[in-house]
Amino acid sequence: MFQVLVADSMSHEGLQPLLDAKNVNIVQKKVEEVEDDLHLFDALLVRSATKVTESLLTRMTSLKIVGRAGVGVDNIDVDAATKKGVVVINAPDGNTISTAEHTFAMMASLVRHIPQAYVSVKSKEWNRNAFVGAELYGKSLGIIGFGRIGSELAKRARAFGMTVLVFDPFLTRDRAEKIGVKGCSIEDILANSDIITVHTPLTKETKGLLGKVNIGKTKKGVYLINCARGGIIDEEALIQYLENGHVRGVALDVFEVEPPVNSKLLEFDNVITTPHLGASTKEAQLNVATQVSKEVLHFLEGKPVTSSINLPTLTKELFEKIQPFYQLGKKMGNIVSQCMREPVQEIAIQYEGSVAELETSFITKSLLAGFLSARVDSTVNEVNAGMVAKERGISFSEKISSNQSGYENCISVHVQGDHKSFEIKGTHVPNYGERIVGINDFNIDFIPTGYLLYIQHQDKPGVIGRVGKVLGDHKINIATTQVGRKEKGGEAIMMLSFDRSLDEELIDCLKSFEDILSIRTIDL
Ligand SMILES: NC(=O)C1=CN([C@@H]2O[C@H](COP(=O)(O)OP(=O)(O)OC[C@H]3O[C@@H](n4cnc5c(N)ncnc54)[C@H](O)[C@@H]3O)[C@@H](O)[C@H]2O)C=CC1
Ligand SMILES: O=C(O)C(=O)COP(=O)(O)O
Repeated sequence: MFQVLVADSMSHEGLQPLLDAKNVNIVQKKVEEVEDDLHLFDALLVRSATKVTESLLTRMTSLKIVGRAGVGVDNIDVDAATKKGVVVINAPDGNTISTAEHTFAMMASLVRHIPQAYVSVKSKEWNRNAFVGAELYGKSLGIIGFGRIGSELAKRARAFGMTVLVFDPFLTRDRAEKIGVKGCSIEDILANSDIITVHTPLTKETKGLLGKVNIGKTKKGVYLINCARGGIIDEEALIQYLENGHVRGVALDVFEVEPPVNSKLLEFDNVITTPHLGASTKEAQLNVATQVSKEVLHFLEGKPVTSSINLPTLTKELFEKIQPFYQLGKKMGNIVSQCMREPVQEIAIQYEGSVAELETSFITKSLLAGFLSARVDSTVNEVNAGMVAKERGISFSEKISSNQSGYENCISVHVQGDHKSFEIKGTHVPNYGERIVGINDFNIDFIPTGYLLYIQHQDKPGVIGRVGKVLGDHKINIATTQVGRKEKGGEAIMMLSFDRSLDEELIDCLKSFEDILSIRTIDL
């Protein structure tokens, strides 16, 4: 039974996929309320209120996935999650329209003083002269960050007859023209916009993007809007420009600290605010909760997720194609690690044939996870395998190569250690399964499963027989045997499989045979 903690308020209807699942138990409580049981949860669902810190992740020892029912993941320590092998997913497009509409509502409210006029009428005043506003028609709107929300906002602004200037480092001129906006530099936006709104994520680069210097470059009397994340507009700088009258008005849905109880910004009459309501509509909440519930359930049941922040994402169709190679890769990594018990500097992976047309980075991560899991005690999976490898000084590379092996598909791995190297080749035959078809230039053909014994020996009469006799004397049943050699009388290899593991004493006995060069046990 999977245990899922829903730590922030979420649409009940949206959680239905998880509530209906027979193998899932949902607990809807704040983190503080389940402090003693944190180690039990497999999945954690949050919005922006719960801070998923490294410390929380460390206390949640069974955690496999964090689902963010929304877009921004700045409340989640994604690096720490990645290090611990915890998948982070979000619901990227479920609240786009709601947030664009909210931003538009804030913009209209700002230039027409609607919140201030509302408060005035409620206190029995009728002061029409105090709230003379401005039209949006004909004004320039500068949008910084032209992703999902920024572009939906642009469509609405154009319908209101506004000129839209946009800045986004990833926006091509073509795309801007198609949408009917003008892609320009941030300097142009600052100098030419009547209203500026930010729609970027909060990152190291965007923190303080509109700060002392950049706000100083805006038109006197500019309106500023932040319905993205507190901190993209630097609050201290903003206060200075409000005090000196450079900024005419501000609309804020988000703050550096939420709730902003001690913020001086709340004292300005020309600062209008909402309590982080951008995504707070029935529609958006149903969308995002349904999206993450489905994704979390898929993940817990071993199916692919499509909106992961720290994992290569795949559609169901692609996942089905990649799955056999993904499993083969993991086993190959594991075999290499068990055969080559010495420090490794480099892992080079080569893909040939039909497998090379798939998302190979996913297979590479799986192979690395298989390799590392046999060597490190902490959780290693495809989420953190690349990071763990780098931390341990192991470099890895992948290459697509033209078909040299003759197989319809082939994965080859070359591992370089301090003193030795090791090579393995694997293929997947439809309706037949996984096969290891090469080890260190020896052609071989075995199924990578169960308990295996890899023996390097001299190709001399009687060696195989002697090994068989010792195993028989110890009542060990050999399930399969494969042998490979390059030339008569030279070095050869044997791969035997068993139904149970072999004990050390027996291995030592086999090692003592004259023509046996080395022996490795492999458990898969
Ligand atoms: N107030 C609220 O309730 C909500 C707030 N948000 C916030 O809005 C942000 C944007 O959401 P979406 O549009 O869905 O994300 P998105 O990922 O579709 O768009 C973000 C855009 O920002 C651009 N960008 C990144 N760095 C930039 C920089 N330095 N300068 C200019 N552009 C930059 C990216 O290229 C991207 O196109 C989210 O990250 C989240 O923080 C999202 C939903 C609700
Ligand atoms: O999706 C986002 O990034 C949001 O900011 C929405 O936050 P919320 O889920 O309403 O706490």
